[in-house]
Formats: sequence, structure tokens, C-alpha cells
Amino acid sequence: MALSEVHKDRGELRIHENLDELGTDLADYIAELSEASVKERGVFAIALSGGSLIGLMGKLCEAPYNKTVDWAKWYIFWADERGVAKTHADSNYKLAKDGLLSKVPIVPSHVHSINDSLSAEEAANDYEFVIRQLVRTRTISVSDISDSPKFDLILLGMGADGHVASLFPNHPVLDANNEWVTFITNSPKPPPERITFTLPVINSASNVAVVVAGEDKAEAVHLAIDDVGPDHPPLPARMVQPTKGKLVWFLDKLAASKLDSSQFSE
Ligand SMILES: O=C(O)[C@H](O)[C@@H](O)[C@H](O)[C@H](O)COP(=O)(O)O
Repeated sequence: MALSEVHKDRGELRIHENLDELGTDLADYIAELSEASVKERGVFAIALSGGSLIGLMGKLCEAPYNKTVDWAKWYIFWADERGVAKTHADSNYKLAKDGLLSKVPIVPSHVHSINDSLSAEEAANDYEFVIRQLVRTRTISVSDISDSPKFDLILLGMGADGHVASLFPNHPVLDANNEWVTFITNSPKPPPERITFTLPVINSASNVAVVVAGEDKAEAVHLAIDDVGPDHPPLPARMVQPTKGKLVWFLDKLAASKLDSSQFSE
């Protein structure tokens, strides 16, 4: 049985007994947001990350979701990508293609992957340009308080160091405020070159979900969610604070094991 709680300023926490339960809840959540967005806007603009997230989304390829989700209305983006060819084992595009996109009827022209034939800097500029065109036509909605794109859903994983997308702790990329998409060439997690959404774009989304499993992430989950005071410089995951959108954490009980448990009720 999942524990669910709305933390006073860190969004909704959904804590699951095991990965199977987490995967079912995540698939339900994505399917519901897709339905609501298609009803409201006629499309669903979703941004993916890499890592274990894609495997945890696996139930979307199975019944009932493979038949009930309106896949033709999905537009796919990446919150971050690694500086490798799309055929490389490290590519976030390849991970999503093999694990999800090739298994459901997504329209190929709706898949907006990051150009792998450019330098990291050029690819970031090119991706921002692509997103600008799609904001103009409202395939991607626009924030009503800035000119930022407003994705219907941005899905993030989190590293044991508290990074999300390719926004790493103490890295100047955390201060990138003028761009929608930027790049780094010195990622502490290989490969070194990466393209990433900036925090303003993540925080302008209608919905942001952070999906985290495993005991090695428990300390970072605690630092990202609990009131830990000013002695701890905020982790990138703590800087995920949608201005008007909704934040949901999908955790397994191991990742949640260091949270101040007093805040939960069944
Ligand atoms: O390309 C990447 O590396 C990711 O987008 C990154 O932000 C990932 O989501 C986290 O590192 C968590 O990855 P794991 O879930 O595999 O630990």
C-alpha cells in the first residue's frame, strides 16, 4: 500500500513498497495527465530524462495503457541528453526509443530528439530553436508569467548526488537563467558533454515528477525534501520548485528511508 502525503512546500510524496507498485502508479499518473492535457489542449508535450526512469515507465507499453493512451497526441522531448551518437549505449534517446517509444504508436515526427551531429553548444542552441517554434504554434504551451515553455509533464530521475537532468551540484549550469536549453562539457557523471533544460524551464512546467528508487539515493532524497536548514547548500533536486505547476515525487521505500517519517500518513 502506497503512502501519499503532500509536503508543505516540496510537493506530493508517493512512497511505494516496491518497484512494481511504483511502476503501476507512475503509468497511471502519466496516462491521467496525458488524458487531461489532450482534452484541454489537443496534445501532450512530455519531456523525458535518462537513467532508470525509462525502465520504471515500462508498464505504459502494456495493457491497458498501450491501448487506452492517445499516443498520436504525444510530443516527446528530452530534459537532458548525453553528448554521444543516438546509436550509442549512453544515449538517452536510444534508451527511450528501445524501452518505450518503439513499443507504442508514437508518431515519428512528434519525437523531438537532440541533434547528435552538432557540438554540445550548437545542439543546445538548435534544441532551443526547435522548442521556440513549437511554443509559437502552441504544441508546447507557454508560461503565463514568463516567456518560458510550459511542458505538460517533465519527468526527472535523480542521482545519488542530488542531480536532476544534467544539472549537477555546485555547477555554474544551475545559474543558467537566460537560456531554455544549455550545455556542459565537464559532467561529473560520464559522458562529460551534456545538453540540458535549465531550471527556469523545469520550474515552468505544468507538472514535474521526480522518480527515485534505491537506498543509495536516500540521503539525497532527505536533503532534497526535508527541512534540513541552511547548513546544507540546496541540491539541484531541491531547486525543482515549479512556480505554478505541480511537483510529485515517486519513491520506493528504500529511497524514502531517510525522510523525516513524521510527515506521513497512510
Ligand atoms: O542522462 C542522465 O544521466 C539523466 O537524465 C540523469 O539526470 C538521470 O536521470 C539521473 O542520473 C538518475 O539516473 P539513475 O536513475 O539511473 O540513477
